[in-house]
Amino acid sequence: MAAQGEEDVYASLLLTDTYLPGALVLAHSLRDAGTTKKLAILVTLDTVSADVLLADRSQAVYDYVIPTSRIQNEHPANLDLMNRRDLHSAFTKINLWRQTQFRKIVYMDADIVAYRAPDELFDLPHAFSAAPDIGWPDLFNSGLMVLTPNMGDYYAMMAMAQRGISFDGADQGLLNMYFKNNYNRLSFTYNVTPSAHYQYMPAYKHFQSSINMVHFIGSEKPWVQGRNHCTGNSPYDQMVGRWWAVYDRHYRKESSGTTESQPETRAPELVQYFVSGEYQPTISYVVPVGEPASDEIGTIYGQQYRAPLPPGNFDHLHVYDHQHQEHQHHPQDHPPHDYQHGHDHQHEHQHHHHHHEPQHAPPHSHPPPPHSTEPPPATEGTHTEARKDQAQNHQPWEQPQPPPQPEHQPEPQPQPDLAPSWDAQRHPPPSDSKPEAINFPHTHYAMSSDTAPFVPPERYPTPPKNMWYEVPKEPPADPKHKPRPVFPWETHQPRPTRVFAHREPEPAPSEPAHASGGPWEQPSHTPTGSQTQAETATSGSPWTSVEAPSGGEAAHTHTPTNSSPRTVLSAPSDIWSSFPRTNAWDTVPEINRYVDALAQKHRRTRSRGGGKGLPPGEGGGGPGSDFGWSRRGSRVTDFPSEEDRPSLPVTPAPIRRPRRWGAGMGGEEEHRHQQLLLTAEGVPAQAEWDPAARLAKLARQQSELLFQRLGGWHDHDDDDDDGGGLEERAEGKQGPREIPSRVLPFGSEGVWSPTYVAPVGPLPPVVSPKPVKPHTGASPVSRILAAAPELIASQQEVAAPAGVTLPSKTVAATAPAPATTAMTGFHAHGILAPSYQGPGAAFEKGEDIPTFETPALPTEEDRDVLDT
Ligand SMILES: O=c1ccn([C@@H]2O[C@H](COP(=O)(O)OP(=O)(O)O[C@H]3O[C@H](CO)[C@@H](O)[C@H](O)[C@H]3O)[C@@H](O)[C@H]2O)c(=O)[nH]1
Ligand SMILES: [Mn+2]
Repeated sequence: MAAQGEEDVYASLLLTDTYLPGALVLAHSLRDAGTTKKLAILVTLDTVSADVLLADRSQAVYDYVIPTSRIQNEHPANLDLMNRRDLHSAFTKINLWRQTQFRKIVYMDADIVAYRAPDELFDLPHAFSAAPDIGWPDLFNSGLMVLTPNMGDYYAMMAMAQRGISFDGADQGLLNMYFKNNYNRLSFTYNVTPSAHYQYMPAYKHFQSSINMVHFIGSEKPWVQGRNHCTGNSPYDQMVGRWWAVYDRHYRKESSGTTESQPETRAPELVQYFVSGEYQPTISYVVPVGEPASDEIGTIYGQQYRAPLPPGNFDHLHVYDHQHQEHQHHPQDHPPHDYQHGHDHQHEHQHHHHHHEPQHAPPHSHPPPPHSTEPPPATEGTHTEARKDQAQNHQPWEQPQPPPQPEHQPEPQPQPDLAPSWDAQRHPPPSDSKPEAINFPHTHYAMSSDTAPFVPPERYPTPPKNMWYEVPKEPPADPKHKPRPVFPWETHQPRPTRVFAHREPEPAPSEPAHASGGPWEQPSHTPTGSQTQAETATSGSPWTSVEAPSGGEAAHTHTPTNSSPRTVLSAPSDIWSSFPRTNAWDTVPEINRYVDALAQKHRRTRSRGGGKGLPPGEGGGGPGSDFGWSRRGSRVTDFPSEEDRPSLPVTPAPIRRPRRWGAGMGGEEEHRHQQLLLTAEGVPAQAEWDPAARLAKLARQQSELLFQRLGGWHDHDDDDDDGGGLEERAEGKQGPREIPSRVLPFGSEGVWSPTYVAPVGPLPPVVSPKPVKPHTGASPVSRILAAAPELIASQQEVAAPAGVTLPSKTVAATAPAPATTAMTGFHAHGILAPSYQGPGAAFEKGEDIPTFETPALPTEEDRDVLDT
């Protein structure tokens, strides 16, 4: 091992030509800052061209140009993690530790510009120092390192490099893995790494003056972005400006007069070549005054030549391509501003090989193709007094010895600053072109400077008052004037098969309804055209009008339209006799036989289990005990046995089955329950059963349910309801019911249009367009009802408890609301709910009628109606 050197040196690294501007600006920035240390640069000879190596020779920017071997990462996958494949040879930094001829090295990336010369770093006692990385501050950034060369570290790190041990695939990952936390952490001010996207503005403002070095990490180096990229005043722009200040101090393309004073200096041209937007060949064709226009005179670097022009050194550039692909390339194949710097190596490989003799042509001198109509490349307008007539191939050097064509003939490159057209398919926009958005129409909106607080106007426009649907006062004279059918079922509606018995219509009121004491007393209905079979109910039909007078206010919710074929309108005095009495399956012999057999079996069962009492509430008090009817005859729809039907099927009585009567009850258990029920106390014997009375009770139940739905009693002890509660209530055994006067149900308050006039005539119900179940003959229900005239009277009593405003109140006198409602559904708010009319036998054994069994919660169908 060589003896440890004594010298301190700033060192940088040049792996490619493309970082030449950075390396030179760094050196100049240190020199300009007055460093007393020497400068060295490690250069990989296989990837840096000789021209670049010698580029700064005239100025001797670097004291030592140290050829070094390139250390390439053979496992560069991790480089993709930071999208920096171009750093495949960053391991070359390890060679710094081999430079044992130096005592200390302050290494700096070529993309660093020094604000001042940090010579004090050489005085650090630590073997290794670095500043935090901005992306992961626990790490150090390897762009600035104060290191002590030694072969031990070198070999150790080489071993890692050969195995590709680096979490980022490059040197920073390797060095951080090697040194871990064993480094002296320098102040961030020695390696300020700005981000174009994020600035810690307060810190920047605070520490701005103490910045020592700025490091332009990432792909976008200042010389890649170009001079005009960052001209703002952000911290990043300011830092980039510092880089450009150094660059301009040494390499800016001055006006032609200035460069003419330094004709021997070729370095600026070469440096400019690698700086975006800086390279503009100065060669132009001038025709001195008095000379014939055909005489071609070339001017380069301020000197005039008769053609052929001398070559420029930049014709020899070797630009290393990390994939080792070599392309014959002239620098001018791309205009300077188009030059892609080393960061885009994957896409753009500029490997220049000069296969032609330098004297053939200047770099810019590829003649345009014959078809070209572009003017010749001419720059420096003051020099361009005449243009070469290129269509005639007057270039002198073309005649004796045509310049060799490159392997890929470049397309004519329009000079962006001269050519009026720009081929956007092939070239980037001219660097000095104006943004197109400048032509956009623009509107200027000024922020209001009015400081007066907002004062609302005295009044806003009155909303229109006629936004009501006016119910037609008169039905269309011609029934054919019915609305055009909208829904399919309107055109395919079956004929109504079920109507209520006729009732003597009262004379239609000649006065508006409210003139005779309230529209709820004499609701006027307007039948619409489809009611061809409609009977009119002129008063008291609960399904046509709901009134709930409260404080003298009438609340109505009329739904006056009806496009359904259902006609459930009349409220005759003998309503029961008009019902269809049978169900479709009543005449099916198979069913009847089955039911007969079932009934026989049940009778036997009951006779066996009879006599054993069970107190109510212990199974005997279930809903079934109220309806301990046995099946009569063979009709399925006869009143079912208790195990079949704990509640009467035709009514939505609020009687719930005990929970233990779940559908999943097994046959054995069911049988046991049946026995218990049959022997329960209070269950009338079959002989004692009075169907009419039972039906009356059923009606009361229905009435109460309706009442509850309108906000009446809330029975919270459903489970304990032994079925007698209704009767008790009706008879006042639980004391007088305090019915609080309450607000009207939602939707029923004051919804009258100001222009409302109670319609004349019957108000048709709203019914859902379901298929109507056909009925034939008379059902047992109707027969029973017919034999029970007192039903209606009792119905009146329970339908409207004292003080309770119920829709049924006004109708009780004539209409047996519960039974009707049971068939037509609730109409709690004056709107008829659709009755159950769907196909299928809802009363079959095992089936539930959930709509009616759990009145605590309205079904969706109910809610539809209630919310209407
Ligand atoms: O094509 C290239 C690429 C890199 N270099 C040299 O290698 C250095 C590192 O590359 P650079 O582009 O500066 O990397 P950064 O964008 O700064 O990326 C970070 O990650 C790199 C890989 O770990 C580290 O080398 C850097 O110090 C660190 O700042 C450059 O400064 C040059 O000195 C070249 O000469 N030519
Ligand atoms: Mn860097």
